[in-house]
Amino acid sequence: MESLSPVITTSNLSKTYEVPVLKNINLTVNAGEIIGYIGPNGAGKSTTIKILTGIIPDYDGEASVLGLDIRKKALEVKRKIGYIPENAALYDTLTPVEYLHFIGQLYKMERTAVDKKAKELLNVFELGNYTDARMTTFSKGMRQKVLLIAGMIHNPSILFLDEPLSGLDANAVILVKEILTQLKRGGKTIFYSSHLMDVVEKISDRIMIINKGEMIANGTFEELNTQARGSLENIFTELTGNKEHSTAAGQFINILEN
Ligand SMILES: Nc1ncnc2c1ncn2[C@@H]1O[C@H](COP(=O)(O)OP(=O)(O)OP(=O)(O)O)[C@@H](O)[C@H]1O
Repeated sequence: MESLSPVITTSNLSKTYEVPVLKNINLTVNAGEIIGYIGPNGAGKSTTIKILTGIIPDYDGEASVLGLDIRKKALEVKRKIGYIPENAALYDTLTPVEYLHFIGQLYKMERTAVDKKAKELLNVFELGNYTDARMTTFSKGMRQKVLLIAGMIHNPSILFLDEPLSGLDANAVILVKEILTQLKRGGKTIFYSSHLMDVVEKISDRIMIINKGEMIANGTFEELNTQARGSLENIFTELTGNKEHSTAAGQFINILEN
């Protein structure tokens, strides 16, 4: 049976750069849930994830992960979670195995265990023939696969994924979707931000929509689908106010042609 103990909580979480970019976000994520965290470009998704993973230390309000106040225990939080960013800088003069050794050291993992796991995980992602190649030669998708492995190699109980499917081909997307679903079955908590609505719709237990720094919806797909809008894509465009796509496309082409 799934327990309903909260593992991520925020209370009036806010962040201001020149202007407020997160405004009083109150969220609770229970152990074993997959949360789809979606919103338009610039809505504040990455900022939320960077606060919850201890990367952005200065914020207003409260946030805790696994019962730890992130403001006070960022290092402890970082040790216990996995974070898969979009397009992170890899040390690409290294080979993927060397890079994963470096990550393993940060998590104080045992060297032979990292070596075995790294090679086996690379193999699953069809990078078995590239374990000793420098990553400077890697495509965007190949790099993203290494980042996915790096974020999970220490088998964390909570995973934060920020647009993790960036650059992956259709087979790899299906594989990652399946991995996330099976991780959830094994009791992991997953906080997942993406623009790929079909994947979010399929894998999420609960969907949170954020717009201009504010949480505008929080519920299961069925709960959000109140007016039978049919798909998460329709719900998203309805709630975030970008309904005139064909008009905008027409304007774009007009400008090009005139
Ligand atoms: N370091 C920073 N300095 C100033 N403004 C920032 C900084 N980081 C983010 N912002 C601003 O905060 C807002 C939210 O950015 P954030 O990256 O969280 O959005 P997002 O929802 O992840 O967007 P996207 O879907 O485009 O990745 C944006 O207006 C962005 O310009």
